[in-house]
Amino acid sequence: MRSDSDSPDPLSSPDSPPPKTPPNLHQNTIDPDARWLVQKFGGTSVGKFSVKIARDIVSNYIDNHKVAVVCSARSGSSKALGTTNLLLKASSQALRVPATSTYPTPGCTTPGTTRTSRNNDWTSPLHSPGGSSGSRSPSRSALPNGGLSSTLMMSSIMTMSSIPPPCEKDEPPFFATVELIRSEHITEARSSITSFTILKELEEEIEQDCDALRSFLMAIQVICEMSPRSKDTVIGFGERMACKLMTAVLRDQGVDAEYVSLDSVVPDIDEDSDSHGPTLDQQFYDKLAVAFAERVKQCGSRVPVVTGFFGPVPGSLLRQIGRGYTDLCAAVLAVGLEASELQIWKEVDGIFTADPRKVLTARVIPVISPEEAAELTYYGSEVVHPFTMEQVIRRKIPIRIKNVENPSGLGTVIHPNSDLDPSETREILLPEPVSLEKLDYLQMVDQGHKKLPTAVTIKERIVVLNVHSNRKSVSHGFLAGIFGTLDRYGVVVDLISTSEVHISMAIEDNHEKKIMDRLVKDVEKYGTVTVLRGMAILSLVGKLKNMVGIAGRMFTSLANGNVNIEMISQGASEVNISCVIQGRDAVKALNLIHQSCLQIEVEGRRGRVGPWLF
Ligand SMILES: Nc1ncnc2c1ncn2[C@@H]1O[C@H](COP(=O)(O)OP(=O)(O)O)[C@@H](O)[C@H]1O
Ligand SMILES: N[C@@H](CC(=O)OP(=O)(O)O)C(=O)O
Repeated sequence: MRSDSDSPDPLSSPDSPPPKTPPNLHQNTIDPDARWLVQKFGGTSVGKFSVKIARDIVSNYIDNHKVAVVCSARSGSSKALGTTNLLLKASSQALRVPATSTYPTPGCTTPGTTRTSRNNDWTSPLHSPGGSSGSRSPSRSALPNGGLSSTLMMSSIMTMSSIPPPCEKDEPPFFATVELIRSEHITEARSSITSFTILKELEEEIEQDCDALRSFLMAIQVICEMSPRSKDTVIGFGERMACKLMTAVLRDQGVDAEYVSLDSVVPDIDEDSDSHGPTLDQQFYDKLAVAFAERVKQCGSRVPVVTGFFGPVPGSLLRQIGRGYTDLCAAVLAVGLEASELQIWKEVDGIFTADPRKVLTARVIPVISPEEAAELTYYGSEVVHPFTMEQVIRRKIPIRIKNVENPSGLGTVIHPNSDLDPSETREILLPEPVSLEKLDYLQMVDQGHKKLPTAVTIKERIVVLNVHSNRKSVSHGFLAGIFGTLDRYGVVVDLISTSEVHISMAIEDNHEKKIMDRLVKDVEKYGTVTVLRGMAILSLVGKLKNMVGIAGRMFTSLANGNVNIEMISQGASEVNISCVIQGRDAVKALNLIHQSCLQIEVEGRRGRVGPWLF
């Protein structure tokens, strides 16, 4: 264990000044045989329950485990209104210069922009205008290492350009967005931290990060261009601030925690890669796991609070991994630490048999296979990022989904061994003492081992492309031509159904209209195309292979509910039967399938029966 005098400041990056550690803080277990436990907390959980996480969750595990905490950027009420979305908004605002603005934008030639050089006394590129901390320049350590080189490059451009500071009426629109992010974090800090010293230190860190963010966005505005890597750097501020907040809350609750930024870890890996640069393959993830673990172990017996943002990965984090990347980060860390378990804490009790917001009778699934969990995440139930499973499961580390609001609940375990018998399942689910309620639950687990599908899910905002061949090429040429075209446009097909002369493809409706129009035009070279918008993919997931009659039951119940089926697909995956229906029928269809294929009828207090499918 390290002494206070040689450990770093818990809220700052490693190159920050020495620590101010309050005495008697509760630390991670010092039992050398104890295994690591990685606990990942989502944005809304960090936003709403930081004190509860520190007091009722992390504190309860550190006596018996070495706990590593991974956090997402905070969201006050919903992910849509959360910090990551605000950061993305600020990025677009920095690129969009209002026509009436008198704010100078060297390099941008937005029509109508008046370039004046008022306030030319302002020269510092990292001057922090408008922030409540005054005109403090952010320190080098306040800038995310992942974006350092581009930040410095842009800073130089700003110096050369002698940009005046934005006065209030003229300030760029992203200032208001950064101010909202700043004030939300400060408000949260003040309402959850009681120690004056911890609060002051945190407030200063938040101010510095917001200063650095403003400077970075200004530089983007100046060069009028944002690479995917710069965009990654901007969103990385969200996890930085959330983790600093969480570290401070943990310390305020008596847990000795240390802030760990992972964005300096990835470039080290960059350096020893080949001349083409690393690709985001398994070898890269394996190196990342080792690097993450090494950094985390430097915290000694302090609880590491790790940024779920992990810096400039090959091809950009947002593009290659997408939103929800902190689940993957936690998984890679769990692999590096050879953790006994990866816990993903959310605001739902686990993975349900259907989205509990849409199906009121949905129930928690006690144990699910990685294949089923992946299938659910790909087809609309985004409880865990789909790439997460592969990383941990190949190292035989189970994932447990738990509810921050119900820490004693058993949650859902995604288990590497998908063919467990009931007694093994009980063992996995019960590391803790058993209450009557849990026994009831386990009774259900035993019954759940009878043949029953696992869950039903819906993916909305789908467009279907039907192509009828013009018979100018043989079948394989027809398919090759269509797929070549889709590949050029970077369009991913979610579901497909084919005959020799006809192909139907369901794709996510997330492409710009003009791109879709061009795609359709190109596909028309191969046949007649019809486009159906506003569709949804309905998927029944489970070990369906030997469940005789399951497809019949699924489609009969849809027919009885007058739900029209546009397209059917089964076979590609042994754990999924999917069909495309009208989006407006989505909730009705979910409930119909849940009722007919997944409902367990209650028979007395303990007994629950079928409909089993043998
Ligand atoms: N099968 C499912 N099981 C559980 N949640 C589901 C399912 N399908 C969709 N969901 C939705 O996924 C969301 C995930 O939970 P939440 O804790 O809000 O996410 P986050 O941790 O990303 O903030 C919930 O709002 C829930 O309604
Ligand atoms: N904050 C990021 C990363 C993330 O993983 O979020 P969450 O864990 O709240 O889904 C996002 O919104 O995409």
